[in-house]
Amino acid sequence: MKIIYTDTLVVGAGLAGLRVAIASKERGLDTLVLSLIPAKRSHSAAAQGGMQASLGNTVKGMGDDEDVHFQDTVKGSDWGCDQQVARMFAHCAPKAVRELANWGVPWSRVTKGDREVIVNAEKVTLTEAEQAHGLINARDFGGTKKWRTCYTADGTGHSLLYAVDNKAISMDIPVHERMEALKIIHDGKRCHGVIARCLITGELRAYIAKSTTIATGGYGRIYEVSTNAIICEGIGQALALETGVATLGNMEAVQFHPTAIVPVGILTTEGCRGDGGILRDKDGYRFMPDYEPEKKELASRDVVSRRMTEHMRKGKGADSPYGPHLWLDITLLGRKHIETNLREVKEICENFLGIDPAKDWIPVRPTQHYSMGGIRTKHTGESPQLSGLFSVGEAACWDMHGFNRLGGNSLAETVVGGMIVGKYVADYGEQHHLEVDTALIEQFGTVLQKEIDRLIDGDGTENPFELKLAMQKIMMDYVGIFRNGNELQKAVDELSDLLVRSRNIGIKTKKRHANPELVEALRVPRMLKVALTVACGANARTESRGAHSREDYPQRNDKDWLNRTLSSWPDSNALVPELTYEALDVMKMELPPGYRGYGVDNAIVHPDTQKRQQQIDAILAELGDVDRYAKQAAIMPFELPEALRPKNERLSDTLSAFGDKA
Ligand SMILES: Cc1cc2nc3c(=O)[nH]c(=O)nc-3n(C[C@H](O)[C@H](O)[C@H](O)COP(=O)(O)OP(=O)(O)OC[C@H]3O[C@@H](n4cnc5c(N)ncnc54)[C@H](O)[C@@H]3O)c2cc1C
Repeated sequence: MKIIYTDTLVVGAGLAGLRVAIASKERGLDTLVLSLIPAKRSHSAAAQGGMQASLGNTVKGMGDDEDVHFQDTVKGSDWGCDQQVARMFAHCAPKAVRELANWGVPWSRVTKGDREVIVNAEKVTLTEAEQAHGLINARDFGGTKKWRTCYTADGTGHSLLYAVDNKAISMDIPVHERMEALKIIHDGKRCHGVIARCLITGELRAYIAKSTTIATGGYGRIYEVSTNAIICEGIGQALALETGVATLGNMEAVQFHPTAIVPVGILTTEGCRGDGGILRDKDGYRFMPDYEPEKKELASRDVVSRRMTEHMRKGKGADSPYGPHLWLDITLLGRKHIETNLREVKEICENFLGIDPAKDWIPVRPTQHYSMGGIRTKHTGESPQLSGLFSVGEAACWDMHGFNRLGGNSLAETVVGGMIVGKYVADYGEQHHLEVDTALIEQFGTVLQKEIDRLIDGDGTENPFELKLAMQKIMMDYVGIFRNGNELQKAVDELSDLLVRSRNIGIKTKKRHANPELVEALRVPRMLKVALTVACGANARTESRGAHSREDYPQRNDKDWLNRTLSSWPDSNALVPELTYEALDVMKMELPPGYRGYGVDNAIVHPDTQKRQQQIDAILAELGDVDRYAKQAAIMPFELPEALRPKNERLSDTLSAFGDKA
């Protein structure tokens, strides 16, 4: 087996992985990236609506800053996130947007003067300030106080990925494409790299590195219908799980996006509603204001998805051969706006539905969309259990999203997280040496080789494609938007049965090189383990928080469940993961748990909440008249690499004319 040595290995060439690679290479470290596909085809390219950063350039963004972004993110997470990480993130997001502009992202810009927009289904005229002319624009998104989502029409992921990949190319960072990582090499304490299989030749290769960053994206495709690309199968999470040492965090936290088209599940961006689109039922009635009078269609995603499902359960869905759905109406935005700012949505409607969204309503239904859970890391992005193993982006549970991520906070996480974690990865590379026993490398290579031999030469009878479909259906039927104990237990039992069956997979195509059946046979047992972490985590969590909504436990229970689920798989023969919990410490929170602003306020209160609030009030009273940075630092200090600490500048901080318009 060929062995390739490098300082920094990054598995995944989406936005998060590439941004880490750039940070490492900037420090002079030898850096190498692996990817299933060419970097520019990574799933990040599919992101449409934009990324959040509190620039505060537009009239509707006036008064925005890191504090507001932080509070929106914590409330969005239903208090499930790591608040220090949310702070690191909110502080660096404006820096990342500006850096991307510097790397060539053609952000939509503010034009001074009047412009007509749709707010709450009515035409409104906004007047942009002279001083804002030419600065980066932002649109409205769900669950946010300010218009904060920076965008390039509805192709934001595409332009970001092209700019970041071009930057990586300009720095001579090699991407080994069509290489699938299938084992993490480790000695129980330290990670040494991966064994990967070439999808073209079938060759196994060992990549040995001082640090290894898993940036393989989400696990949406364990569900039957998902907005995710078909390569988002959770293999990165499975590799970490199979170490038996590293943990996954909050795997049950799975987001369903309100507006994917029916039946195929392709996304229409939240930007449609952010720009003024509304939801209608089978009678053409706009129902969201009845459920959420304040935020209406722009409530948090988990809330809108639940309200839509509730409304369809009342028989208000439009009938279709593919089951009931609701309508997304963007006709009120006008053709010019759609053809300028929602071009991808228009093409998706034309190509996949045969309709013109400037004239016709779009059939939509909530659909699996985002993985809040992932490889558990510290704030540095490193696994708490395996030194040298890092994770970033959707693959990770860095934990700025908790139990629900806000729209626009994920693209932002890839580039902001990549920027921050990349610096810690580079530190690690500078401070450590390669220390690996080649016998250990061979040992991991042999295990994988035997697995492949057994699939090709063995007499297994199970069909991997059938097992995968069965898994996806179980996840859709029993681990969806609304969950309950009976169905979750059924999911766990049935998934465990499938896991047993997956040990007897046999394949008909015996080729060792390019062979999709072999690829599937290697992935399906791993995907089943990931699916089991989701189902078991959801079954055990007897409360409702963010996207995890239990019909049998409808209250958020801070008293018993203000914690993070950790899943590991120490016994490779086990049929379920081991679950443990990591408490979130209320006494260290900047924003103690409170009312999120949706529905009835019925959370079961944590015993420390009041105490912490009193402590914060006392700190603030003692500080007296100091600026917001000093207040924040006194309540909850957070760490950041030196270069990222400087304050962000905003027009609204300096121009009183802007202040007047806030
Ligand atoms: C349709 C859609 C629209 C979205 N729109 C927005 C939006 O407007 N705003 C927003 O904030 N978020 C949005 N998101 C979410 C956001 O796009 C993703 O969360 C983000 O891009 C994930 O980036 P990533 O770098 O973590 O992973 P990805 O971009 O998924 O990259 C994963 C990489 O890992 C590689 N890989 C995977 N497995 C392996 C393996 N075993 N070995 C080697 N390589 C591997 C792949 O080849 C790929 O290069 C959207 C998501 C979808 C589905």
